[in-house]
Amino acid sequence: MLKVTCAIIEHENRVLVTQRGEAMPDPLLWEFPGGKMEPGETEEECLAREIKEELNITIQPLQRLTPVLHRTQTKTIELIPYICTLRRGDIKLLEHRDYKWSLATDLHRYNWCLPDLPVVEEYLRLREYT
Ligand SMILES: Nc1nc2c([nH]c(=O)n2[C@@H]2O[C@H](COP(=O)(O)OP(=O)(O)OP(=O)(O)O)[C@@H](O)[C@H]2O)c(=O)[nH]1
Repeated sequence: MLKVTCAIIEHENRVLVTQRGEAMPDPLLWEFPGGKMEPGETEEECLAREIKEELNITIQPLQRLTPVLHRTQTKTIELIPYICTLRRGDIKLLEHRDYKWSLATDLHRYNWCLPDLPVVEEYLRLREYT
């Protein structure tokens, strides 16, 4: 099974959402940034590495949410979400096509990667927006 971490990065009452590029799998869909775990890495280490590689920012993981299992015809991924805070850095888009600092109340408007939908729902419930 492919383990993928993703970061719900909170900053000044908003949440970071990123749009996948045209050449990536699931092109143009929105996601929480992150990526595949490498051997020997903890979830938190994976998050920090991926977010630095993709966006040039430093984050602090705060709270693990419920992992989501998603099966396609060819693979199963486990998407492991963490609420994080932004520690430092200015966003540079190194892999994604676009990003937004979204209000929580606008999160349902994005065209999300399928496995992210339960993550969005759990986040909104946790922050008492639903
Ligand atoms: N990063 C990320 N990947 C997600 C999310 N939701 C989701 O289904 N995925 C899927 O999980 C996989 C992660 O791939 P990725 O391309 O982001 O990971 P990576 O940076 O390690 O990839 P690479 O270094 O092999 O290019 C993709 O199949 C992607 O579609 C999400 O919220 N964030």
